[in-house]
Amino acid sequence: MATFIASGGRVWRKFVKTFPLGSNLSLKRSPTSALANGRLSSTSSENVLVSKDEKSGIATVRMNNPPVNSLNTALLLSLRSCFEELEKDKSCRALILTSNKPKVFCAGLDILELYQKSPDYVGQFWEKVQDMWLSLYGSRLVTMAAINGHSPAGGCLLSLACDYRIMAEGNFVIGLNETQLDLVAPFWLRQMMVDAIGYRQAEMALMVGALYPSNKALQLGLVDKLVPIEDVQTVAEEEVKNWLKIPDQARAITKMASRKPLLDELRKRKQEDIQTFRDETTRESVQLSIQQYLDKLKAKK
Ligand SMILES: CCCCC/C=C\CCCC/C=C/C(=O)SCCNC(=O)CCNC(=O)[C@H](O)C(C)(C)COP(=O)(O)OP(=O)(O)OC[C@H]1O[C@@H](n2cnc3c(N)ncnc32)[C@H](O)[C@@H]1OP(=O)(O)O
Repeated sequence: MATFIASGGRVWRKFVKTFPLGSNLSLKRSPTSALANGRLSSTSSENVLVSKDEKSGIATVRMNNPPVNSLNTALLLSLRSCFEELEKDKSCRALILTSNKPKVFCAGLDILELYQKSPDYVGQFWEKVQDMWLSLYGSRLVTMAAINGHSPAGGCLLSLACDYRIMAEGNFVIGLNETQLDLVAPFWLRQMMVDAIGYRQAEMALMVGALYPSNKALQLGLVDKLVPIEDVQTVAEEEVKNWLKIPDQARAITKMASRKPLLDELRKRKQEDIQTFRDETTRESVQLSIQQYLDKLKAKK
């Protein structure tokens, strides 16, 4: 269903569309955004909320998968569908990725998707991670991560796939802590880390599974800007507008020129990467580590 809503001088396109596994993509107003002046509607089952300002062509994509936006199958499918829809939309020029629940941007992969599942299940799950990443990292749009909270592991993966990262100041962490769960970040994720912070720092960070507080992440270049949490969205919108002063075509071609080798490498090695993930995550010792990690998370309370 697609309707157009005119409000406050801006035209809002609103549609609710059902994606596989019952996840929804809807274009709607964000409550805190300066771009937001459309009508708000919401249902609790929607795991991705999207608002798009037709005039500027800036879309805000809010992950809405309580309690911590962990990347389960449904959220991965919704994110991919959403990125692909926006990619096809000729009037869309930029995408801001953020969390609908401040304080946690994304807790990474849903660990339960990796625990006590069959090799086929985890293989299919991993392919969804790969496909979501291919659509975000390979996007022609300006992509901005508005990291309004913790961003470990898969949250860091999402952030790294964007063109620019703005993070909330304060006691929030970001990084690739895979080794702490006895997991090994795949080559394309490791490469993004190297590209962001350089070989030596990435090598150390990956080996010890480091999670950095936001000020250290800024120092390392893992994020590009720190702002108070309440300003993350507004600053992201301002930053996007600066980026949009550059002609889209030249910017997008330049981006593709630098990202194509890694995109092509994963496309070429997709099945091998899936096989490795299947073998690694279903290994008994890894399952035990995941179980212990889950227990640790629960015991935190
Ligand atoms: C070449 C070899 C290739 C092999 C490939 C192998 C692996 C590839 C790795 C791929 C890359 C990505 C990996 C991942 O993303 S693994 C996930 C890692 N994530 C984390 O370590 C984060 C864990 N969570 C936290 O640290 C915290 O929850 C927080 C995000 C800091 C938020 O803290 P807080 O607001 O205090 O919330 P709670 O801790 O109380 O959590 C609320 C409930 O949510 C559950 N939870 C949290 N995170 C996850 C998760 N990632 N998956 C599933 N569930 C999660 C938590 O247990 C609480 O549940 P409860 O209410 O039922 O107790």
